[in-house]
Amino acid sequence: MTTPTRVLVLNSGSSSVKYQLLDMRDTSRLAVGLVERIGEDTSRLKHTPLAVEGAETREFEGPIADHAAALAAVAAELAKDGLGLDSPELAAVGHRVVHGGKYFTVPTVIDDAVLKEIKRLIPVAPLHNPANVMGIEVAMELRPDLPQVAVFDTSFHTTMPESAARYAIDVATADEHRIHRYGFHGTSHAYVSRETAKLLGKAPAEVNVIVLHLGNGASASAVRGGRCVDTSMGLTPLEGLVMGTRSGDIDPAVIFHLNRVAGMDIDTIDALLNKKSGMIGLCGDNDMREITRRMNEGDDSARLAFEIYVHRLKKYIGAYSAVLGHVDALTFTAGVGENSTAVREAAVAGLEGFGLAVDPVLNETRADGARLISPPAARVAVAVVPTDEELEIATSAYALVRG
Ligand SMILES: Nc1ncnc2c1ncn2[C@@H]1O[C@H](COP(=O)(O)OP(=O)(O)O)[C@@H](O)[C@H]1O
Ligand SMILES: CC(=O)OP(=O)(O)O
Ligand SMILES: [Mg+2]
Repeated sequence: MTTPTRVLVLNSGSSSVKYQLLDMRDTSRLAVGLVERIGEDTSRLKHTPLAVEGAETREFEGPIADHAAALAAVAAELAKDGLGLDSPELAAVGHRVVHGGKYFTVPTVIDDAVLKEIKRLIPVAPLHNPANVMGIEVAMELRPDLPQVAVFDTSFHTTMPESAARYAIDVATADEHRIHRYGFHGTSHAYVSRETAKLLGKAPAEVNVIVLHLGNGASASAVRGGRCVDTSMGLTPLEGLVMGTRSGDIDPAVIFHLNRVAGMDIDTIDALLNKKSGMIGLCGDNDMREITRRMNEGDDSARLAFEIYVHRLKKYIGAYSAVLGHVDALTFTAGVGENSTAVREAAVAGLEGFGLAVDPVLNETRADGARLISPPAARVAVAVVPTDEELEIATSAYALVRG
């Protein structure tokens, strides 16, 4: 029998599943797809079997109740193309797991004890770890013999020094309850910072990079010589930048006030800050395309939301410039970072004193792949680097199972 060389990657988000089937001999994609709006009546599955000659993208719309149902639908689509989970060519399933706490510093083969720990971390990643667990359980049920590998969002950030990773709260309380800054999107920050070094023609050890991962969830990281030294998310993916539906940084006393004065209970406040804040809370939309369209039509609330978003970004760019001391590159990635020329332009505007500038023509030029958008003479490179969490997860999972 030939050695299996394929890896199925499941990237389960709070309301979506992105998946890819890769052949690791050349990292080519055999199938890619997405299930969106899980839990709503208008869930959508989009599946593209790239390995099947002449096959076209298939799309379905209709209610998909939860991540287990979504994964069953994905498995069925893959099976239609002869790429199902029963394939002997599968070497592993790689799972994005958002919270790995302090324990998981590297990709890990999932057994009962690992799964138990991922479940124990649900309270600190309530939007994400439950979805990750469902993905793991469905895949395990379909192929109990296959290695299931967890690749953690938190791993890349475990190199942060204590000065960045600790909150200034009572040490005994923090230690007893493991209250610590963990950071997320680490797979993306790792991949994108390495690709940025490549774009500059240097080794990762030679460059200091600020990465802005701006998707629905958003985070910034300061990467010195390939190692993360600070990141904007903390105990949970709520801290830091303004996001699609999350507030990012606030005075923690807002929570006391909402409880004591506004009479909200803690679960209501949790939902308010995680699901009804950020851009959706500020202007009713969380899609940057819609926000910029409204802004260009003169909508004041969309403009203010955009300005708050950009103001927070600037603060982190300044902070991480100071943390790093010397910055070689500022890199934009993920849905907003890769696509929104308006956000990139506004985030860097006025930062000439930091050596930062964006060339308007390069910024507007649409292109696949990593590219520079700063003027040739700029002191700090500004880059757009498409993230590829799925490739990074597949590479890690395959390396682990191949030994
Ligand atoms: N062409 C575009 N212009 C501006 N923003 C975009 C564009 N395409 C996608 N986005 C933004 O990217 C977001 C999704 O980013 P993504 O990295 O896929 O997020 P997630 O992984 O958290 O689901 C969308 O909500 C939208 O705001
Ligand atoms: C950790 C996190 O915020 O992830 P996402 O951006 O996928 O929601
Ligand atoms: Mg994402």
